Amino acid sequence: MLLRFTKMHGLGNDFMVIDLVTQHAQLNPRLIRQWSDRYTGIGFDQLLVVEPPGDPDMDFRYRIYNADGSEVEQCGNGARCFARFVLDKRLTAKTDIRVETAGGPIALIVQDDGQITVNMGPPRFVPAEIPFQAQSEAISYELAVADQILQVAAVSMGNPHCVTLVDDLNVYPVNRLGPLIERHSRFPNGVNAGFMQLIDRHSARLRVFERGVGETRACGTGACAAAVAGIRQGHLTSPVSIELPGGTLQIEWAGPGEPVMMTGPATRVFEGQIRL
Ligand SMILES: N[C@@H](CCC[C@H](N)C(=O)O)C(=O)O
Repeated sequence: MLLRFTKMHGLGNDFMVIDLVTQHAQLNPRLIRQWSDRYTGIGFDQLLVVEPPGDPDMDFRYRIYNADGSEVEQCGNGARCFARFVLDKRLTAKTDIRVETAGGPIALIVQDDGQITVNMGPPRFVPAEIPFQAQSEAISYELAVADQILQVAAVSMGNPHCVTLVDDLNVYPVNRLGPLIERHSRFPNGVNAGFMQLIDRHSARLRVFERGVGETRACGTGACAAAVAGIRQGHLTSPVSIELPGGTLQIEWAGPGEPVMMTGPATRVFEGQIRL
C-alpha cells in the first residue's frame, strides 16, 4: 500500500505530514525513526498526523512524533504547517481552525498574507504541570548541570521547556549542555532546552536543543516559552520578535492566564508517497 505524505517546514523546522482522515496507516516508533533518517529515509524533525477530532467542537486531531519516534504533546511550527496542509488538501475551507492536541486545544488562524497565527493557549508554570521537580513555583530556578549552576525558567506550552539566558549565543555550548538539560532528572518527561540572548525589550535570539531531535533550525513552542519567560522575568515586553537560526517568529502574550499568540510562515516543500 502507498501512503501519501507532504514534506513541509516552518523556518527550517521540517516535517513529514500525513493525512489520516482519508488514508489509513499503523504507525510505530521503529517506522517513524526509519522515515526520519536524513540519509536513508525521508528526513524530518517531526512527523505530523492529521486525524478526525474526538471532540465534535474541534475540527481535527493533531498528533506529533519526534524524530526518535516518541509521541509528544505540542509543536508550534508544526501547527502552522498543519493549517497550510488541511487547507491545501481541502480537508477544510475554514481559515479559523480548532485543533485538539495532547497538550490541549489550539486555534489556527490563516492571515490574508499567508502568515499563520496560532493561539497556543496559556503557558503553565506550576512545576507539576510541566512536569518539573521543584518545591514551589518560581520565576527562575537554579539547575545543576555538569559542573555549573544555571538560572533557568521552566514553562509548559503544552510541552515542557527550560529556558536559559545567555550572553553570547554564538559561543554558548548549546550542543554540550542541551543534551544534559534534555534528560535532566528534574524534568521527568525530558525537556526542550532553549538558550536565549536578549537584544532589546522587544527582541531576542534563541537556539533550541529539542527533546527527541537535537538542535533544530527553529522551535515554535520554544520561541513562545522563551518570550513568556523573558516577559515574566521583566526583560522583555510583548510583542516580542524571536530570531531563530531559521528565521523570526512574532510572539504576543498579555500576561498570566492569557493565551500566547505565535505568528510565522508555513512552507510546502514536496509531495511524496511511501510504500508501507
Ligand atoms: N519543533 C517543535 C516542538 C516539537 C516537540 C518537541 N521536540 C518536544 O519534544 O516537546 C515546535 O516548533 O514547537
